Amino acid sequence: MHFMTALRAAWRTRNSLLCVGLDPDPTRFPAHLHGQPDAIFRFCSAIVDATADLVCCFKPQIAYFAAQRAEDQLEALIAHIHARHPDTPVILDAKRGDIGSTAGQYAVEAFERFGADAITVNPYMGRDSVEPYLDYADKGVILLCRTSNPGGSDLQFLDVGGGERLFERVARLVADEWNASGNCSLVVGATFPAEIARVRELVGDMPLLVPGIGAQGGDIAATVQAGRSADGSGLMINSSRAILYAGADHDFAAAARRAALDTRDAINRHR
Ligand SMILES: O=C(O)c1cc(=O)[nH]c(=O)n1[C@@H]1O[C@H](COP(=O)(O)O)[C@@H](O)[C@H]1O
Repeated sequence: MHFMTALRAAWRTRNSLLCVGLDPDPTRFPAHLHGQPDAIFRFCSAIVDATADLVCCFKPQIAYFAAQRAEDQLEALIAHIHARHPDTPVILDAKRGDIGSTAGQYAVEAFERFGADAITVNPYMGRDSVEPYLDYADKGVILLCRTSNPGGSDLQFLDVGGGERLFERVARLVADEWNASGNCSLVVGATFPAEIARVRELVGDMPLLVPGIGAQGGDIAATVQAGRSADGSGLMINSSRAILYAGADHDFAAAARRAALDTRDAINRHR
């Protein structure tokens, strides 16, 4: 199924704009998982099973798996989500960006090896570096636009002519030229609601991936009010650490569920 079709269905049937980010840090796992060879899979799959009915998508971050030599557990985790929660799309957060021939390999890795439904991509090497992902017309291509980190302003705020800032150019380029298959989305940080509103103005109802609530302190009300589309959806609002590490004991998955429920409801109050 097309990523956007699955996402829209999940927004509707789950009544949720929440994306749970899977950023597994073994030093923060509950004690009973320490030293277990498949601890990352066990931790993440427990969170997934406890929260799947509350989310519109999951977003595993590849660095947390690669750093622990655990790509096999990432493969198993995405296969687990597809098998147990087939209506929940998976975004592989990899923020790739390279020349076309290498990007082609990254696209195969994300979509064919890992079976992701969408990938985050850095657009700053230009169209030919993004095309190999766009060629998978039913997969989501989620391009960095206005990132949540403070240093995002260093480059993304540069005036590229006539008062237009670089992140605005990215938004316009993606909406007007790169989105021919309707499979593009943009990353805009929850820490910058004014820019979320600006991007929404530029891209119509294109879905936005919005990280930065929870651990990074972004304001949920301001994020939703700035970013919702005309029908009150249009957002994948990511929270990782605040949900994953809500509990630190045997009941960590139940604690994550409570945190996810609270976050989903807080988002829905402002739609
Ligand atoms: O592409 C992303 O997901 C992303 C973009 C961005 O601008 N800021 C950002 O925090 N992220 C990711 O979103 C997640 C945020 O995690 P928490 O701060 O723990 O909720 C991490 O996996 C980041 O890599």
